[in-house]
Amino acid sequence: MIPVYSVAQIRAVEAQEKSKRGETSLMKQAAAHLASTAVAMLAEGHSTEPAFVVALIGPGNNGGDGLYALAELQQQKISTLALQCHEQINAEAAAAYQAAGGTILDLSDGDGELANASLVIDAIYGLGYRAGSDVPSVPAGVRVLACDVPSGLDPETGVAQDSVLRAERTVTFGAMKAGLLSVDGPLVTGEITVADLEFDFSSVQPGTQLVDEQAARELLDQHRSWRDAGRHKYQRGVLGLIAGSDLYPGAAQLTAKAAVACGVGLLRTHVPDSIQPLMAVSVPESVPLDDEQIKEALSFSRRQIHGKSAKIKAWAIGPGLDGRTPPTGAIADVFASPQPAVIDASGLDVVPAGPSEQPRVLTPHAKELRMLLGRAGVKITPDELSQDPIRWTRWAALAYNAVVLLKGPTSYIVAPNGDSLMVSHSAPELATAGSGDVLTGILGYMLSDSSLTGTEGLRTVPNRRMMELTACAAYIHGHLGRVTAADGTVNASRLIDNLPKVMKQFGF
Ligand SMILES: NC(=O)C1=CN([C@@H]2O[C@H](COP(=O)(O)OP(=O)(O)OC[C@H]3O[C@@H](n4cnc5c(N)ncnc54)[C@H](O)[C@@H]3O)[C@@H](O)[C@H]2O)[C@@H](O)CC1
Ligand SMILES: Nc1ncnc2c1ncn2[C@@H]1O[C@H](COP(=O)(O)OP(=O)(O)O)[C@@H](O)[C@H]1O
Repeated sequence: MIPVYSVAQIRAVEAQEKSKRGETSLMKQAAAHLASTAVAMLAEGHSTEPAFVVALIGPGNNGGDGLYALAELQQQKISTLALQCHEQINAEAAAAYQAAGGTILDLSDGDGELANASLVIDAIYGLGYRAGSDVPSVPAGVRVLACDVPSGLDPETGVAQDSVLRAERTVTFGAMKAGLLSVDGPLVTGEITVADLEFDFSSVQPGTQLVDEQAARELLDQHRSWRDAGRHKYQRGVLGLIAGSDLYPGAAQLTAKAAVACGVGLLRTHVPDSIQPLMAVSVPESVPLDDEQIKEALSFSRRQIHGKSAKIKAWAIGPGLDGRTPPTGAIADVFASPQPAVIDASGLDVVPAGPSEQPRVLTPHAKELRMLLGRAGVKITPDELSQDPIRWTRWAALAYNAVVLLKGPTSYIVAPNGDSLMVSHSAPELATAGSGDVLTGILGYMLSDSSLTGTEGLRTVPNRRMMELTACAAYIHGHLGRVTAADGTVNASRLIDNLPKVMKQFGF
């Protein structure tokens, strides 16, 4: 997992490091990482033309990094040019670049050269950016490598101004900054590399942790137990799905299909009688579940929870439920059960707040999170939520005593004790109707798989494990979005078609 820090935390550690190692030596170290990424990008370009790297240089240390990086490229016989975007630039770095044979021009004199560049290094603003004057633009199609932070992106909030310089890659120094991962960050940074400057963060608690592919794989490996891997379908995992309505028959089918595509042992579906025939045809693997059977399964599970044969291992509640209809007695009983559950969509209208025996994941998008908070007596505006999403997700996690996954371009996953994880840079194409239902199917499947939850013989799933499995499901969902977008437009059914292949890639 990659720790994520605030600008203030990074500034504090940077100040200590500067006093120990000197500002110029840090800048040169940062520049070496920047230059080696530039060289790697040029090598990927397969151009037959000689390489030509142009850097846009700002007034602070970000510009200094850019100049030292150009000096390194000059030494490697790569032709370069620095374009000065402000009256002042770092004098020592400028002298070092010129000593290496480099040329510095005012932006207004040299901007015509941007179109000839094989690569542009954006070294205008980094950590010191504040929203304000426009950022110079780069001709369409020219590749951009951002130094530390794309210029025009707030490194703390992730809010970008319209003229932000969108990058193909960002090399960020010392630590991952929150703003690279939030709000507009994922749309403008491209691929991020954290360059290790050997900073000592030992006395600083990260705000949150980013789950990337390696972390998702490690978490899954850590939680997987060969002992509980199912030998028959009941052991493999039985998921109870409570979903669907005359108004929204599709959501129940999408969630059911996603769980089946993941390889669930058995899917039991509680849907209105009117859509049961549809379900039988579209998801023939599913077995109907009525109110009586839910009650029977719950009482059986309570008696057997320490044994090997709880009838339903986990629940997925909410996709396509008619929010106008009050919950039936059976659903209320499920909420009172000790089996893990994922609760989405209209299930969020009825999930009880306060302490509960059931380990739960709530999966709201922003509007649903505000509704959940409102039900708990906390009224916030959309702006307040977007300014500090983790804070408000924490409120909900505490109020509902549940893991809360706030869905969006960046997903935040928070446990009731306030611990948090995040998943970023998934795929904007996931913003399509029904993709949330697919996520509910994936997570429902994972919670029903006792080789992951460890519920065979255990009474409950700890919140930490619920949070980590939820982050893995969100990561896999994002990856599924990327895989699906790679060869066509994205819709929920195409996501489901690709699920078996993607789940296999993650060891299922
Ligand atoms: N944080 C670290 O540990 C390290 C930081 N280094 C570099 O230092 C950078 C931070 O340096 P600085 O603090 O000098 O900050 P920046 O280089 O980001 O820029 C600050 C300057 O830009 C001006 N400015 C900011 N936004 C503006 C706007 N919208 N319009 C006009 N002017 C604007 C400010 O007035 C100030 O003069 C980092 O981003 C990174 O590139 C590296 O050299 C080494 C390690
Ligand atoms: N811009 C985006 N980039 C990446 N993922 C997104 C983006 N917008 C939405 N998502 C993801 O798509 C899914 C949408 O879920 P949801 O809002 O419940 O939609 P629906 O109810 O239509 O299925 C969530 O997993 C969310 O994280």
